[in-house]
Amino acid sequence: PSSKKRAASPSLPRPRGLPLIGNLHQVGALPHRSLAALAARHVAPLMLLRLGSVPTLVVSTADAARALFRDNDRALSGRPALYAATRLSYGQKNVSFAPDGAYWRAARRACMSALLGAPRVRELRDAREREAAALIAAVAAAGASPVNLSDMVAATSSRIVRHVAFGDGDESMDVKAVLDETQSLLGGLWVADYVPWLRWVDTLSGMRRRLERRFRQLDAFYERVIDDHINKRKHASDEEDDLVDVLLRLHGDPAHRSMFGSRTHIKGILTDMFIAGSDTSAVTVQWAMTELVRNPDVLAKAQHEVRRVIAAGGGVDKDGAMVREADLPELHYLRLVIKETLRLHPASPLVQRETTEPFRTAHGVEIPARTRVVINAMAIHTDPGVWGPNAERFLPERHRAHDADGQQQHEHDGFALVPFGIGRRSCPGVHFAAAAVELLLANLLFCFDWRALPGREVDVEEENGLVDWVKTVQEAAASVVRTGRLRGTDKRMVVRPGRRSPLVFPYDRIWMAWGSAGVGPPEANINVQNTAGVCGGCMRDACTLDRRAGSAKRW
Ligand code: HEM
Repeated sequence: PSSKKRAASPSLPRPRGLPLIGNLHQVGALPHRSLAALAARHVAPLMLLRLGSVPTLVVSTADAARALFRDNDRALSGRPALYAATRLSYGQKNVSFAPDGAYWRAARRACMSALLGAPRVRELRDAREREAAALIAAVAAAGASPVNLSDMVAATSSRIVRHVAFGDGDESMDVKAVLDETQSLLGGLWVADYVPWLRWVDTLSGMRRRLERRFRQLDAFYERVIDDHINKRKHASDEEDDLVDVLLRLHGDPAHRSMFGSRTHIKGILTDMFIAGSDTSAVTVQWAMTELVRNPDVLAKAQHEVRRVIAAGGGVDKDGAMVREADLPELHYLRLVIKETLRLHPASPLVQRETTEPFRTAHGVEIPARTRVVINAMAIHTDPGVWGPNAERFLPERHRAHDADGQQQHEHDGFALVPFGIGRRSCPGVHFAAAAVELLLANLLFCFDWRALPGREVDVEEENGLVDWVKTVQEAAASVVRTGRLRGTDKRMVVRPGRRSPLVFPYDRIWMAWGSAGVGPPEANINVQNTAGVCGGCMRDACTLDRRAGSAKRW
C-alpha cells in the first residue's frame, strides 16, 4: 500500500515504549493488573504493544473480545512458541502449546475421549471421591489446629490428575516442588521470547539450567509411567484404560502412527495434563476458600446449602460422612460461588495466543500473521462497564438469573466471563475441573467450619514471584558488569505478596505470573482453621454437624 493510504488507515492505541524493550517495562509486577491499568489509561479495549521486539495485541474488554473472536476465531487460534513451553512440550508436541493444525486437533480429540469429555469425567467419579475422602481425613487429623489447606488441596488435585490420567500412585517424586518450579519457569520472563538476540541472558541467569533439570525429572517420570503401562498391557491386566493406555493404542495403530508415532508425543500430552490440569483446579479451590473465609455471610449460605441438601437426601451414607458427586447437582449456590471465584480469580488471568494468518478487525485494522495476542481475562472480568461499580466485590448472587426482587438479571455471555478462554482453543478440561472443584469445595464446607486465624486479616492481594523481573534483569546485568559474574539472581528475591510486609521468597517457589496458569492467594491465607475441630470422617463425640444439618445419622 502507498504511504498515503497507510496514513489514512485506522490504527490501534499504541502506548509509547522504550528502545529495545518496547513496553516490557510497563508489564510490571502482576502483568494482568498492570496491563489492565494501561488499557484503562489509554481507553484501549484493544491495544498494540511491543514487548521487546514482539508486536502484541492486548484484549481487555468483553466487547473487544466479542468483536475480535466472533469473526476471526480460527486466525486467533495459534500459540506462540515460547521457549520454556516449547522445551517442556517436547517441541510443541502437546495440546496446549501445539500450533494450530492436524496434530493439535488429533491430540485434543484423544484427550477429550480418554479423559476430559463429560461422559469420561462422570466415569472417573470414584477416583475423585476417594481423593476427596483422603482430603477430609487429612484436615480432620489436624483437629482444631491450623491447617495448610493450600498444600493439601494442591496435593489432592495433582493426585486426582495423576491417578486418572497416568494410573500413577507413586509418591517418590516431590510432585509439588516439581510442579511449582515448572509453573514458575513456564510463567517466567524468558528474554529469548522477547529479545531473541539477548537470549544468552537466560543462560547467565540460570533459568535454562533450572529448566533442563526439571525437564529431565519430568521426562524420567513419564518414561516410568509409559513403561509401567506397557508392562501392564503385556500382563493383560483388566484394569481400566487411562489416558496413557489410549495414547499407547494410538501409538501402535498404523492409522495413527504419523501423529502419535513417537514416545515424545505421549510425553508431550502427559505434560499437558500434569501442568494444565493440577494447579488450575487447586488454585480455584484455594481462592474460593479465601473468599469464603473473608465473606462469612457467603460462607454461611454455601455451608447451609450443602448441609441442607445432604440432610434432605437422608444424610450421610454408611461409608462415611461426605458429599458424593450425586449430590452436586443440587448445590446451586455453590456453583455461583465457584463462578464468582473464577471471575475474580481466573487461574490463567492472561491467555496467550498467536495469529495464524492476517485478518482485519471490525474497525478495519489489519492484524498481521504471527502477532502475539493476550486476552486479559482479569481486565474483562472486572470491567465496571459490564459488571457494575461493584465489579471488584465478591458477590456470587450477581450470577443468579433473577435478583432478590425476582427481576431478571442481565445474563453475561461467554465473552464477559472467560476463565476457560475463548473459542476453539478454549480449555478442554472444564468438565474435569468442575467435577473436582465442586466436590472438594462441597466437602470442605460440609465437613468443617472455617475461619482465618484469629488476629489475621485475610489478604486477597495476589502473590506472584516474578514481580520484579525487570529489576532482576537489571541487577543481573549490573552484576555481570561489576564483577564479571552473575550473582544472586536465581537464589532469592524479594517480592511484595501482601499489603503489609515484604517477604523474602525462595525463588523456586514463586507463583506463576504470565502465561498459562495460576496467580495464587497469598501464603498467609493458607493457614485456616477448622473451628469445629471435627469432621464427617472422624466420628468424634464432639461432632456438631448433626445439630446443624439435623441429619447426620451416624453421630
Ligand atoms: C479451574 C480449572 C481450569 C482453568 C481455570 C483452566 C483455564 C484454561 C485456560 C484459560 C486455557 C487457555 C484457553 C484459551 O487459549 O482460550 C486452558 C487451556 C487448556 N487447559 Fe485448562 N483450565 C482448568 C483446568 C484444566 C484441567 C483440569 C485440564 C486437564 C486435566 C486442563 C487442560 C487444558 C489444556 C490441555 C489446555 C490447552 C487447550 C488448547 O490449547 O487447545 N485445564 N485452560
